[in-house]
Amino acid sequence: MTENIAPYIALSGVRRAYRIGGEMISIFSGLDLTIPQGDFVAVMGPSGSGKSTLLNMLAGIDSPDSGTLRIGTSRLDQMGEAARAAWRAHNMGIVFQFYNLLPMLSVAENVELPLLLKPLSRKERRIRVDKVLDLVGLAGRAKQYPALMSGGQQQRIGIARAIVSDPGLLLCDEPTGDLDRKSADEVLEMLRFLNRHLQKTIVMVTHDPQAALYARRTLHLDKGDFVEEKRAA
Ligand SMILES: Nc1ncnc2c1ncn2[C@@H]1O[C@H](COP(=O)(O)OP(=O)(O)OP(=O)(O)O)[C@@H](O)[C@H]1O
Repeated sequence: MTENIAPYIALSGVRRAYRIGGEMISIFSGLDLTIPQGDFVAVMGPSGSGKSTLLNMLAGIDSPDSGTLRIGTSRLDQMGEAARAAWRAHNMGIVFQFYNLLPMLSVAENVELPLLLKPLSRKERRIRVDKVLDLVGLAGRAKQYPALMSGGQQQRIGIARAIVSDPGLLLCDEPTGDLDRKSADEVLEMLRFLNRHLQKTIVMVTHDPQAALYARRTLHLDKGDFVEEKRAA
């Protein structure tokens, strides 16, 4: 149960508009949303409904025009770009649809990247990388190169990189959009494990209703608001 836990993410009256072809198009005109710590939320909705915009605001890549956006004790809407980047590096991991791995780096080097921003010794970094590779079932693959691995394995490298700094929040942008059903289910099982056993709060944008079933609840975004909310059994 997560309902009784204080909200970890809170958006209130969030407005965001983009200038498209000389015209301001409103994506959100007063969006309210709360997500408790430890929740696993799937965000669905038609193309153009604002799913990526929402995820980018949560990631501190984009910023609301007005309204409040709080994650933990931090007011992201009041931070400048540099502060948001620093906040992001310490508090969240991002899993991308197309993995965003660097092909010239080994599996271990890809996973290690976020740790290079931290005051850790080589040995400490190595211990953390080995631990997360073990967690995602890729122990023994550390020295290989991602391009030679399957999509499912590459996404598990992406997940290992997202959690290597031990962030409380994971943002996943279509994490199974490029995978076959079996690999997708393995990746989703892993996200469920991270949520249930390592208490990661997860927000996952997906077009796949099967993927959404792994979440604790599904939010349907349409015309700038959440039109339906379902709790998984
Ligand atoms: N940086 C930007 N500049 C201008 N318009 C933008 C920008 N980002 C998004 N938009 C517009 O905002 C609307 C919402 O886009 P968004 O990418 O958030 O939708 P989405 O629900 O994620 O769509 P999809 O499922 O196709 O990825 C779209 O009309 C898009 O063209």
